[in-house]
Amino acid sequence: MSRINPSILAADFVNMQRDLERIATADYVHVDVMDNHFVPNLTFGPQMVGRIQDVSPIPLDVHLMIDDVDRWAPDYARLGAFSVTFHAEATEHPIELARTLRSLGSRAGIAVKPGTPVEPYLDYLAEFDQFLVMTVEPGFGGQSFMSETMAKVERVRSAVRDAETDVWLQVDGGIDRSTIGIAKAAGADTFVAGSAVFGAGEASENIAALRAAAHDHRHDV
Ligand SMILES: O=C(CO)[C@H](O)[C@H](O)COP(=O)(O)O
Ligand SMILES: [Fe+2]
Repeated sequence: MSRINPSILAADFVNMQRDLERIATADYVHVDVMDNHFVPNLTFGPQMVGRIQDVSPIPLDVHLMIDDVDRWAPDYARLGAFSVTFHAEATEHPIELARTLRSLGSRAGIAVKPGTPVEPYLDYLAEFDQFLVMTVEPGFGGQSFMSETMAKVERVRSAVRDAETDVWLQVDGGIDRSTIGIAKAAGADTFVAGSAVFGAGEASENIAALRAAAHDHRHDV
């Protein structure tokens, strides 16, 4: 099973509804919220994400790259996001926050930057619905895939298998037709792609090509 989640960080922000319709064949729309504090870039907040929720043909996979996540993350669950992922580096209470998000009807995701170890969270996997291993430093689209993060993907995959729990393993950053197979082989099942979907060519064809590249991989299950 491979999920393809286009990142609207690479969409045209003044033609957002049009670009959301262009990715209707994808699984979830990945919505990057940045506050210019947690990362050195700024996108949008709950008002814009609420409108995206209103018009999107597919459910929202919100990726919060913000401080004060205990304060803000519940608002994204309340507006109806399918999934809300916060960074482990942004909270001292990840389990409590995940429980709050679930109680509000959203899936709860935890994300780690490339330099953040995954081990502290592996004993609590059942508290989360998604584990996001960043494959670039968060903040900007169009960066190169960091293959050294694959060791962490393998570690999370193995812990998910041992725990016999159904946690989706997401990768985000530099995913394209060549790197998707590497991430899949390491154990990822949910793939965020911005430039590779909204860059050259038709978005729907790019989504189909990413699906094919993930399934072509010889370690596919
Ligand atoms: O979280 C992100 C950046 O922090 C984006 O989701 C990610 O970078 C997608 O863009 P691309 O596929 O172009 O790398
Ligand atoms: Fe993201």
